[in-house]
Amino acid sequence: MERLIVARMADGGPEIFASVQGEGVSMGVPSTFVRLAICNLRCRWCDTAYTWDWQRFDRAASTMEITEEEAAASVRALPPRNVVITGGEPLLQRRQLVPLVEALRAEGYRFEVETNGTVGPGPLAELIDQFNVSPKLAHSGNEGLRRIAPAVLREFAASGRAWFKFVVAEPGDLEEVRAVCAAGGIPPERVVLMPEGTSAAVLTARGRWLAEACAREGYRFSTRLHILLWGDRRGV
Ligand SMILES: Nc1nc2[nH]cc(C(=O)O)c2c(=O)[nH]1
Ligand code: SF4
Ligand SMILES: [Mg+2]
Repeated sequence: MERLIVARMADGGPEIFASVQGEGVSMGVPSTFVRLAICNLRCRWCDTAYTWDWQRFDRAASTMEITEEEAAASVRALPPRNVVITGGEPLLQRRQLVPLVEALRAEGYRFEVETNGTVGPGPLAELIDQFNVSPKLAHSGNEGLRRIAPAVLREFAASGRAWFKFVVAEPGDLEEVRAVCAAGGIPPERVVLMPEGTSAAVLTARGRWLAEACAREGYRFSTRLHILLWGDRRGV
């Protein structure tokens, strides 16, 4: 029986919740989110640092281990049939995720994975319908860490199952987006640009010039719908 390290909610239960997909090409799709713990990067604006930052958060209070059966039961208890596995960096637990994904796929569930693009899909390559790959730009911090892995990006790009979602903070970031796309073999029609921000005011201000840049350059635009609707809260 595989065990998964997941984020823990204030009520003591795992962070598995129903909402609508708030980011990327399936924005608005009713989805059940499964938030795994642990990340290999350290983005300075990370909005889920409680899944990995044990300087700032108590590990025992912020995370928990559950079995694949417990995770499956939590997903089945909620209405959506689209499941978004996120984190942290969920592909650090790609091997442990296989039985959960296989069991639910056999029951008709569809799967998306949110990933930072530094870890390949491995045994999940054919089991996940959609990878939302979000390579991290220089403004994420991550000094000394490998935030861009060109071979991994190329593997995702070649899979035909990946979309590439860049978090953009200022107009100058677009130059870097182009460079990462060139390194990873990513075509513009698979790129989604999303403003960085955890408030409606920041998302609106940055979204305005970013959407105009998308219209010019042939990228898709995404806002962060769950932040606009509910603010920077957990479990939404
Ligand atoms: N509604 C909603 N949509 C999301 N899309 C990606 C999320 C994430 O945290 O990875 C997320 C999230 O936390 N909530
Ligand atoms: S890759 Fe994602 S989870 Fe990891 S630190 Fe960056 S924003 Fe946070
Ligand atoms: Mg989030």
